[in-house]
Formats: sequence, structure tokens, C-alpha cells
Amino acid sequence: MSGDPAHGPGRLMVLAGPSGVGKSTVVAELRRIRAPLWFSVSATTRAARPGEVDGRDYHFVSAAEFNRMIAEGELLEWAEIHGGMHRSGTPRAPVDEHLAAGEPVLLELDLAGARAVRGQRPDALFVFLEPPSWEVLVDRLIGRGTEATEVVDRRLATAREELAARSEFDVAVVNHDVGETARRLVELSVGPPVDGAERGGPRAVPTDSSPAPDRSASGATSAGASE
Ligand SMILES: Nc1nc2c(ncn2[C@@H]2O[C@H](COP(=O)(O)OP(=O)(O)O)[C@@H](O)[C@H]2O)c(=O)[nH]1
Ligand SMILES: Nc1ncnc2c1ncn2[C@@H]1O[C@H](COP(=O)(O)OP(=O)(O)O)[C@@H](O)[C@H]1O
Repeated sequence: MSGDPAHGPGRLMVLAGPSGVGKSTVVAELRRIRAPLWFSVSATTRAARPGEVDGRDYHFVSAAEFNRMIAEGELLEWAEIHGGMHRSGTPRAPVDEHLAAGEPVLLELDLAGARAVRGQRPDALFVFLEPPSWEVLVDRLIGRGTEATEVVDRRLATAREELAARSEFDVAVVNHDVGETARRLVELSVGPPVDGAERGGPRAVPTDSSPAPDRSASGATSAGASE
């Protein structure tokens, strides 16, 4: 898969949404169907899990190396994950290289990361992945494991806060069916150019994705922004 420079730079697309909505599952599906997108590989300070491959799943780096990357401005954004358990961030150079080659680029980020990228790349398309309903999100969050009640309660409280961020995004895609969601994301990745005038209101997109009603609440910033 390669981009086409004749068609200008590729689109930068940022995918975020509440924990448990299905972001990882959808990205795995996009990889499985070999979607014509380049997937950013984050740097992280957490240890690799069994089966994870350095450079494919993450760039696994030490805390010192992560600090160096921040100091040298090598990260487009970074954030503390799971309340500071570790840090993850997006290496800037490969993103720019793939966009320049005409490829659409997908960043799957937490909300802090999405907000940080918006401050730097207002031309990117910000996609919020939504659950079909609150009940479905609860099922997906709880169905994933066997955590203690207090862990689940904390997750649900966080998910409520995260759902409220929908209005900050350009477009919302409801994750009913993984295959269908993946196809919509592919469509969005090559959709019409982002027109500055569309900002602040629903964006016309060639899908039945529901437009986010209002992105005027978009002044949020992240401590993780590296610029
Ligand atoms: N801001 C930011 N968030 C990231 C990055 N990489 C992964 N994440 C987020 O980190 C969270 C946990 O990612 P995941 O790999 O599933 O977590 P883990 O496997 O529990 O470490 C998710 O919300 C991801 O969207 C990154 O480079 N930057
Ligand atoms: N469209 C879907 N339909 C049914 N279950 C889904 C769907 N998308 C994700 N899931 C399930 O929901 C749970 C959470 O998904 P996951 O990808 O880990 O979420 P996230 O990365 O957003 O935290 C997983 O058990 C996953 O299999």
C-alpha cells in the first residue's frame, strides 16, 4: 500500500472515544482488511506484553528515552495512560512522512492526545467512536474482564466523562458492527477536504455517520502536548 503524491498530502485522521467503545477492535479490523491507511505506531514506556512486537504494536522505550523524545520535540503529542501507569506518545516524523507521501494516516488516541493534536493540526479529521447506547458500553466495559466492582465503577465514571467529549469532534461514528465501522473510517479517511468554514458546525460527510452537533467546546488543551 502506498500513497499517491499526485493527489496531494494524505488526510490525518484521529480516532478517539470512551474506553471500551471498541477502538482497538476497530483498528485491528482495519489492519485485518488491509485498509489503505497508515497506522501510527506509538512510543510507550510500558513493558511489552507476550505476543507484542516492538515496532509493530508499539515502540517500547525507557522512561529516559521517552524524556529525550519529548525534549527533542520528536513527539506530536503524548499522554499519561491509566492514571500515570505509563506514558505513550505519537512520533511526529513518520506521521509527516506518510502524509507527505499522500497516504491517509490514522492516530488512535486517548482524549488528551486527541485534544493535543487538535491544537497543532486543526486540519486533521477528528472522529469520535460512540457506543450504540450507554447500556452497550457498560456491557463492553464489563464484558472485557473480571475486575473488582470498584474498578468497574471507576471505569464507568470515566466513560461518562469521556462520552461528554463527543461535541468536540468533527464527526461521530456509532460502533454497531465492527466491519461496518471500519468501512466508514476508510471512507472518512479519503473524504472531502476539510473546509475551515465547516468548523464549528456539522461536517458534510459521505456516510450516515452522525455529525457531532457542536465543536465550539474545543478549547481544551492537554498537558501532554509537546509544543
Ligand atoms: N495520547 C496517546 N494515547 C495513546 C497512545 N497510544 C495509545 N494510547 C491510548 O492509550 C490507551 C491504552 O492503550 P492500550 O494499548 O489499549 O493500553 P494498554 O494496552 O492498557 O497499555 C488507549 O486509550 C489508547 O488510545 C499515544 O501515542 N498517545
Ligand atoms: N462493534 C462491536 N460489537 C460488539 N462488541 C464489540 C464491538 N467493538 C468492540 N467490541 C467489544 O468491546 C470490548 C471493548 O473493545 P476494545 O476494542 O477493547 O475497546 P477500546 O479499545 O475502545 O477500549 C471488547 O470485548 C470488544 O470485543
